[in-house]
Amino acid sequence: MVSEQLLSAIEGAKVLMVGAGGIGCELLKTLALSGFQDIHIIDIDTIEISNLNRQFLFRQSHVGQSKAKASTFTCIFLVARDAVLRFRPNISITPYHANIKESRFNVDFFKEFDVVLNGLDNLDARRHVNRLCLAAHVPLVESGTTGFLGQVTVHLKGETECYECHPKPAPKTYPVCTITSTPSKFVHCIVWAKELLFEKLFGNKNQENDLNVSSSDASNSSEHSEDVFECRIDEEIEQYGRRIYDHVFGLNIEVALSNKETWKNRNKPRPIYSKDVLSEKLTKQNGNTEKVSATDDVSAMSSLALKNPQVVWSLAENSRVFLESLRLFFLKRGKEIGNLTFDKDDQLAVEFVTAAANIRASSFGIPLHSLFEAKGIAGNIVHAVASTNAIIAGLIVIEAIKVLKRDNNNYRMTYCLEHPSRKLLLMPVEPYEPNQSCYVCSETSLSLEVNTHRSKLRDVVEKIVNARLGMNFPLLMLGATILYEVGEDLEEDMVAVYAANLEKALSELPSPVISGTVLTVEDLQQELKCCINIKHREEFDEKEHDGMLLSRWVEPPADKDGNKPIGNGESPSSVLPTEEILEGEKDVEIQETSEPTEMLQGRKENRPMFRKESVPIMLKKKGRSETDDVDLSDCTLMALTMSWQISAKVGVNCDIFLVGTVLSVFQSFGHNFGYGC
Ligand SMILES: Nc1ncnc2c1ncn2[C@@H]1O[C@H](COP(=O)(O)OP(=O)(O)OP(=O)(O)O)[C@@H](O)[C@H]1O
Ligand SMILES: [Zn+2]
Repeated sequence: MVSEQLLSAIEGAKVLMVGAGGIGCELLKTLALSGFQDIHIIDIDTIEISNLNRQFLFRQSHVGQSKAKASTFTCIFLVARDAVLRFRPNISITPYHANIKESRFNVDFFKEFDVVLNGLDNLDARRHVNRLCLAAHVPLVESGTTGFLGQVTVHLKGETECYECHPKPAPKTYPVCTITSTPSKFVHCIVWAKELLFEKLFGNKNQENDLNVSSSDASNSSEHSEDVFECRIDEEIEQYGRRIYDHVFGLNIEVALSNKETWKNRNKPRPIYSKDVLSEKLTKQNGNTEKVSATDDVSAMSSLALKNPQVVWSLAENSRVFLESLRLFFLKRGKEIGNLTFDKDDQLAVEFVTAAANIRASSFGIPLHSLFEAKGIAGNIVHAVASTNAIIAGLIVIEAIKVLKRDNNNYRMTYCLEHPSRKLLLMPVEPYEPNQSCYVCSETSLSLEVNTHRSKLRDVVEKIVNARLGMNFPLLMLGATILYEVGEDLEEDMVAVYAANLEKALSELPSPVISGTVLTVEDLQQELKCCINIKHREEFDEKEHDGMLLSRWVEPPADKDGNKPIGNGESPSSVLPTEEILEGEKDVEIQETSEPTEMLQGRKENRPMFRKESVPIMLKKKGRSETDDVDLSDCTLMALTMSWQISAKVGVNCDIFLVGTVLSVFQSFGHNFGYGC
């Protein structure tokens, strides 16, 4: 039974939920059912059709509406309906259709809450919330799912590790030559189609692109002086499409074949020309412009009457889709050309990428894939499992309740496994202690190796401060001099000074940033400050380090007189201590992916991924067992979350389902749950 004291803690709690997607919908419902009465929801997005299969608070009529608002209204409606039979609700849900990174959601805003619950899908927003929670001293319950896998972690300043205590491994990448010349897997063809060809045709043509597909035509002198990817004056779009087709699948392959060394131990690819696959006439029959009127649902599949996305198209069908989607982009979406980047929710883009990847795959003897499969790989999609989201939401609420009870001996990071491990499907682990060298929660200094004569302040701001440290409103200082600042109310002359500073080499700044100096970097919104010890380095392996190397700073040992070297600009680089590299650290239990990987990994950019092998590595916080039993009510709560979902969908009273679900959960998992069900 829930004690009066606990009930009043739950009822009196003010909760912030960030993200109203797959986990968020489940979470909102579970919070409402558990008696939480003051819930605030922030979500940046609007509802898409693809959300409806699992984000059960949304209906067809909600497509295009704010997720935060729609989930609020449906939840209140469902709670009210359920309450007629069960209890009188007194729930307040406050939606914000907004980005959590907006300046109004500052530390003071976070301080209003007793606990923050994340249901996000990207690293950037997660890091931001982590910092705000640390600054506001508000507990954070963090979560993520991917297919059958998921995890819930608890973060309390000073007590447990923060979300950033362990850097996430770098996303999986592929060697350039594999993508451009020697693909051996379908994913290589997808990367080529999506990041090279799509970008080249429809994206920003001026951007640096190492993998230049337009210059391999060395053998064809007539094409030397022009950009093959430009549509020629008076060239019909059908002709243009065929020319691109012949260039990338025919000529480029022939050029590649001329390098005999490459193919000594590999299967040679086969050049494919459009005339060999499609008759000249077919291009004319290719698609039907009249059929396509609205730009909203422009689709090569519908214009070619290809209905089933799960069927693998033949080479001829792929070739038609390729030409038709290219034609539709130029004909119907001409205004967007030059600014497009691949988006898995853009049907025409998915069609183009699927077709291009399949034609390339065919050339290299790689099995072809359906649009459905190709979309999964291109969009990094692992198909979401609604029950995983429901279980994770239940676990979030269980941890949130422990946080409210200040039951800090029982906080758990819980991993949802796909297959039983040690007879467990839910693996609870004691939270780690804060990492003493985490620059986010432990005030650790950083070290930056950089060529101070060549690198500009802009490089440091963009590549280090924004990209690596994840700061939004940074302030960079050397001693008492402000070198750069971002803010909404800056004086005009200061903006000009900072703009000029950005273009200066570090050593040429008004206060020179040289070896041995210490740069202070601060984000006023996140209330995060860290010191970066600068070390001049003449040469870099540019590809590897992007001209800069950021590391943890390890305090040098004091000399025998107890003096510690290095103050701001006092000593040369030679005395700088050894460093520990920030990236790619070991024992990271959550993996972030942002690139397509071999399997259908990472359903979303930067989606956290459970890494099973790390589970046994457990740093015990207070020497307790990692599989302590948890109150039976925890299991009931999870079962309740699922049953309510079903009842909400089918429109019957949840109690009937509750009994059934509790029983089925018990029967199907028995003792396999880590919890003592
Ligand atoms: N910076 C942010 N501020 C507010 N909400 C965010 C932010 N970043 C992501 N979100 C929200 O987090 C939610 C994550 O939910 P989920 O992972 O289910 O993604 P989805 O976009 O709904 O689904 P899918 O990616 O599978 O199509 C989304 O609704 C998204 O809008
Ligand atoms: Zn930390």
